[in-house]
Amino acid sequence: MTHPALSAHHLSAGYRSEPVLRDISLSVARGEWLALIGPNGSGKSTLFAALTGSLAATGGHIMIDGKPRGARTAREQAKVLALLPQSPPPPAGITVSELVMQGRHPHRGALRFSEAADRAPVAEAIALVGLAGYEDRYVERLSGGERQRAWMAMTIAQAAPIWLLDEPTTFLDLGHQFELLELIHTLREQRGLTVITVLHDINQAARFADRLLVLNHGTVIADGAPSDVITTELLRDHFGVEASVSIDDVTSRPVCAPRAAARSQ
Ligand SMILES: Nc1ncnc2c1ncn2[C@@H]1O[C@H](COP(=O)(O)OP(=O)(O)OP(=O)(O)O)[C@@H](O)[C@H]1O
Repeated sequence: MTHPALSAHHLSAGYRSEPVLRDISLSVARGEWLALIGPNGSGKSTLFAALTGSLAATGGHIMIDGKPRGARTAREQAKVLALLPQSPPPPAGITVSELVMQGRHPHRGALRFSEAADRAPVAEAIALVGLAGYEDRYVERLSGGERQRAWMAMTIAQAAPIWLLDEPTTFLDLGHQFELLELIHTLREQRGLTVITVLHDINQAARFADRLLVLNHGTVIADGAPSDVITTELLRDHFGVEASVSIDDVTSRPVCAPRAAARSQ
């Protein structure tokens, strides 16, 4: 039996004495795309922090590619799991190719001979996100959307089989949002990646992910196929909007059309 790419069992975590995640269990199969959705402050980024180990869990346990989280060194973990955080601070004084090269660190030996071997995956990642020609531009001088694509190229260059992407479409215009989501979809198929994304746009989450996991107040509200999860009740009760939900003729995925903020009782 193959083990899941990533799972969490009765996970709890928080900040100092403030509990945020309560008894979260989830399992993500290899090759699956899971989208985490939930209102602001529901615990999505905190869950990513607990899954990657940047925040210590206060209870439960996490398995990453068949091993308990923490059983690998940071470098070994980075070969298996890549995290694109939400709006990372722009690094000063480095170029796009230097930033993307940082994605190759887990694969480097102690000697720097391997840098030549890293040039091809770096160039490929830059081209995939549409930044060919920007290699020598300073990251801090890029537009928000260009910079976000540079971070995405760094994640691609890391060549890990499991991706955690926290709002990867931030700063992108609508066309670039879809280009990026389609790129993730294609790379997942070509490379057998497991993808977990935080997405605020519920329609994009429902369009691209195999499964949606809804968080609110640090607990799992729903976990299932987009057509089972996205309902007018869920949108009213947990996202605070009155919306209609229909099935798109072309994609056969649910689409919601929000009309107004839901009035609280
Ligand atoms: N470093 C921190 N210290 C203390 N509390 C924090 C910290 N980071 C987040 N929190 C709190 O934890 C809760 C969950 O935050 P988190 O960032 O995980 O939510 P989120 O679902 O990712 O939200 P958003 O959609 O707004 O990005 C919030 O109440 C937030 O204020």
